[in-house]
Amino acid sequence: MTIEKVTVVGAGVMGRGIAYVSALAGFQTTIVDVSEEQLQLATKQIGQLANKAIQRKKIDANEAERLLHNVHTSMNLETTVAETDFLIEAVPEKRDLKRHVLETVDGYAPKHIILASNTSTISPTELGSYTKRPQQVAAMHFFNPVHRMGLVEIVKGLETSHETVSIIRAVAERMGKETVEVKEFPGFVTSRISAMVGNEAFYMLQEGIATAEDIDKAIRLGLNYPMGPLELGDLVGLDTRLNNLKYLHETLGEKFRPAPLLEQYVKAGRLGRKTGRGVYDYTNDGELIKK
Ligand SMILES: NC(=O)c1ccc[n+]([C@@H]2O[C@H](COP(=O)([O-])OP(=O)(O)OC[C@H]3O[C@@H](n4cnc5c(N)ncnc54)[C@H](O)[C@@H]3O)[C@@H](O)[C@H]2O)c1
Repeated sequence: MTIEKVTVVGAGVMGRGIAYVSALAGFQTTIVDVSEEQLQLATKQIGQLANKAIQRKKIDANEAERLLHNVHTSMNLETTVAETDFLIEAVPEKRDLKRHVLETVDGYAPKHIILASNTSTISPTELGSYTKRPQQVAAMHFFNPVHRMGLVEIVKGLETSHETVSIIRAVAERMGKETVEVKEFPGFVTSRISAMVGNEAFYMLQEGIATAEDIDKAIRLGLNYPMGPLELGDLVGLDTRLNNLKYLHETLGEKFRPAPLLEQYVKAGRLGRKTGRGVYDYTNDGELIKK
């Protein structure tokens, strides 16, 4: 099957990164969101990523122009999906919301469409059950920031066909990503580990064991992680991190109970880089300044 038209549903942290790598790979890429503002921000950020890629000599001006030409936006999921070969769902990690999106897509999409979800934790079998074509549904889990991270985790649901997995692998490879295939289990491989480490760091912060800076420094330099767990949480989005933990707590038990301090930050609207403040403050031109 030839994939030409890709739709990314959700223009947030992940959706815009996925749309960037998709357009760069030469797919006609439409981003759909319910918020006009998010679509505008996504278009702006994709332009900035393209400019940075030119400066770093990763692409030339012609490639950047082609890339930007391949990006489209829409607020109408029904009409967009009717013309789509491959859909990547990247709306917030809430079951009801994903269900609503997948049911809508199922009602309007052509027969051959592949439905990939960027879910970090939710069962692709369950996501497939929201449609009448579960054999064409799987998780396609990208990492943040999408343009820099080299992996896509592919998770098959009970009914997902081999053909669907091969198509997802081929699309991921065309986007320049390596893939791993993971058995369905809450949190797959990466989200389970990342949520556990991030949550533990929040408990440490809450217990006053060290400052946020020192927790991050210890993990970076002592354990050789490229980023500390608290700065990573701010990059991922603390609301996203909390949603993942709530799901893992529900499915895998007590060891994933979200740290109360994390819940408090989310209640306060301190969601990380995307709101200008999380564990750290980014309001000063994106620079990391003290908590
Ligand atoms: N943030 C990360 O680091 C990360 C990493 C891997 C996977 N994920 C997963 O990716 C998904 C998206 O996460 P995110 O961090 O990009 O979220 P986000 O909150 O940054 O963005 C979500 C976007 O979806 C839009 N949206 C909400 N309802 C919608 C609807 N009905 N139709 C269309 N758009 C809608 C919102 O307006 C928003 O722009 C989640 O499932 C998350 O678990 C996130």
